[in-house]
Amino acid sequence: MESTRVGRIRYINVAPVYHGFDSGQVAAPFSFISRAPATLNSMILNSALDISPVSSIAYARHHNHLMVLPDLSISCFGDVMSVVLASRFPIDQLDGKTIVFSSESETAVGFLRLYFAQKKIAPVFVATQINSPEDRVCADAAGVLTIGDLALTGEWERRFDHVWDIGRLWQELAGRPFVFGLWVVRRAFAEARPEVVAEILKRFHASKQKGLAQIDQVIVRAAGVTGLDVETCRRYYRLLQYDLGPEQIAGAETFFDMLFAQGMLAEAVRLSFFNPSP
Ligand SMILES: C=C(O[C@@H]1C=C(C(=O)O)C=C[C@H]1O)C(=O)O
Repeated sequence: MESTRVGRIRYINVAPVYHGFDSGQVAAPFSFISRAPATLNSMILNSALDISPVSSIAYARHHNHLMVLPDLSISCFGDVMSVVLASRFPIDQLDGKTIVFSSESETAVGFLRLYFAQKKIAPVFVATQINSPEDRVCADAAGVLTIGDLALTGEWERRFDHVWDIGRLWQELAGRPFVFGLWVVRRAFAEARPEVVAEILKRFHASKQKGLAQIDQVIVRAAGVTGLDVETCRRYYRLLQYDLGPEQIAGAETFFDMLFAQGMLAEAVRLSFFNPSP
């Protein structure tokens, strides 16, 4: 277990899931590697990680190499706050205009491409490293898609006439939860070391349980890290869901089906789970 390389998204969105580990209540005798989602996606596909949260769309694209860990996800049903499209124009006037998107994201930008394709609107999408809402790239763009802490702290409403919450756009489209992230294990690692994966999964569930039970501690810590006020953080964690029950599974598979129907995914994908007690 000690040599297992475990990923972590470097945003406060996952803090409840890691709270048991962070607070020392659940032992973590393995190393955490904390990165943006898109980096974790490529690291696990390059075998630089064994277990990690990834963008749900990255799982869909590479499901042959990955297995989903049960009862863990980054989901919402309606607003999520930390995935936003800020725009200088109404949605139906973005045809031919430039939307810059954070190169840290894969799911949110995949959703946005799908959303505009369904509406037969064709913005020009450009991937960029966005460090601050004051970046030149943001000033020059018609629209900006950001995720994570920067989406939460950027005060996009002050800078743009229109701000849409991607969780809400999805809910209006599909009427289901949106699954932004999934925890996965490399299939080859799961086949070679199933007992290690089962043990680490058990600890993740215990760590998440501590986080949800002690959410006030998570909130205070997240406020300290981001500079957001405690009430905003409280509201944020009420919106996020970390379970992967029938509703989230249906939400993820509906998203994959829509991507497939739009020619944005090579095949129809179902979630294939690691079974901790075969
Ligand atoms: C809710 C969020 O969802 C995220 C968005 C992701 C993506 O767009 O690829 C991946 C994982 C999550 O970090 C967030 O970033 O806060």
